Amino acid sequence: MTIMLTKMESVMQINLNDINNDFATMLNAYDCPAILVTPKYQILASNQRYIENFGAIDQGQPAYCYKVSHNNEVPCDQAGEACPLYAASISRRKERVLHIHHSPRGKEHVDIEILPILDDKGEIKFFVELLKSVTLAKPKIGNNEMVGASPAFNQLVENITRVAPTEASVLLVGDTGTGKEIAASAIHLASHRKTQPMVILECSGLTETLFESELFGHIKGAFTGATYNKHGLVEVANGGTLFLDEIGDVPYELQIKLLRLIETGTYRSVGSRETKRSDFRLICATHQDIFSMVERGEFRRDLYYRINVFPIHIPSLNNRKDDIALLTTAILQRIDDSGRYSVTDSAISLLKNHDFKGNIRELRNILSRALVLANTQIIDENVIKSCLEIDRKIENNSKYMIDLKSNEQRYLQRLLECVNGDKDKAAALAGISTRSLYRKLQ
Ligand SMILES: Nc1ncnc2c1ncn2[C@@H]1O[C@H](COP(=O)(O)OP(=O)(O)OP(=O)(O)O)[C@@H](O)[C@H]1O
Repeated sequence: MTIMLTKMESVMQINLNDINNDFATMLNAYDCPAILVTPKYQILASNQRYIENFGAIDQGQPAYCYKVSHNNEVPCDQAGEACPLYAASISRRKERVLHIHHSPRGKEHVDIEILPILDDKGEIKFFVELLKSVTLAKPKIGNNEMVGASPAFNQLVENITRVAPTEASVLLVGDTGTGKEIAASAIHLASHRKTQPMVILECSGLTETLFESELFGHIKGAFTGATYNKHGLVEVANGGTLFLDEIGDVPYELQIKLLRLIETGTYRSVGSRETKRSDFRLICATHQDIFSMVERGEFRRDLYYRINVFPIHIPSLNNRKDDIALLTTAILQRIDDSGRYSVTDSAISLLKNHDFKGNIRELRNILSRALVLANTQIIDENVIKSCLEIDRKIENNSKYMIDLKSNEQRYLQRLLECVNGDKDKAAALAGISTRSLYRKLQ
């Protein structure tokens, strides 16, 4: 085979087609698009799946992977991008990377695996490149997928693509509004559990009873108000995915119950003695630094290691500002699918200079507001300025409110000190009822 392959390179222009047919047959053994590439980036053959997905490669002249897939004039590594072929030629092992490719469907994320083929002297003769289209994200406007094309977003998609088909528990860490829930859905939809439900439990603000009855269900009569048997979310998630949002907000004393569930896959409905079993894949999300919470004794270490099998950081919008134009168009289309509205370049520049504390959700709110404030179908710099101005006013007001509240607390504490803690007296002096004083002190 070695001789033939070496010979093929030198005689490629003469009888390329015949030899390529042999390789194409070999590549057809792969159940995904596959091509054979030389160390000089030339594509020698492609399989039927490749032709169906990306179109036939013109055999009339040499075709290079960087030109065919990226429309680049130079190899990716020379264009400042990660090149799996280059990486595999250095490591001499299988390499995997996520790339954005041109395809008949437009730009799309492609999960690329490249395997070097060595000759009997150990030199790399060829690479087999496997190309799997990633459907969970889009580098162009899509309907409900995650949208983005920035390096930080591509890294996120790569992590999701890797972990989704496994059973590993995932911990999504990111600030509010960065897209943790949409990432959890993407993992679920790219997993083999996608035909089963993904069940979401928002863990913030749940009391012990509510947390248990939501998660494990309850039987009739288990507590006051339990007038019927209720299935818990864990039961509904059987076969699918359980997504626990804001896991850092689960009170310490409840964490042990969660740990038991994760460790054994078993639980009991509130008020029931029957032990039930559920097979679910766990995804958790948080905006908090859970490791620091463990160090401070606020989060159980054993639970932390159970949920943190594969952590994924969700980048903030400020760290993926290159995506703002794409996200703006995609979100506008999702808010108003008539396609009437367009955004000017200067409006996009203004958005790019904004400090997005609320991330993509904040961008969405700004755009919803823009549709209300725009007098025409063009969203320009002035409309965006007015939208941002509303936020600034609210922010200033809320700062004032926070000051007022803490001033009130300070005033009431001083008053209580003056009357030696007598709440009735303090309330009378403040001109409020004793009940109101208690409420304000909570
Ligand atoms: N990559 C993305 N492409 C398009 N829309 C996105 C993307 N990421 C997030 N969004 C949109 O931004 C909004 C916030 O996303 P999501 O609710 O997933 O964030 P979150 O991190 O879970 O927020 P929170 O921490 O407040 O629960 C949603 O409307 C979501 O559809």
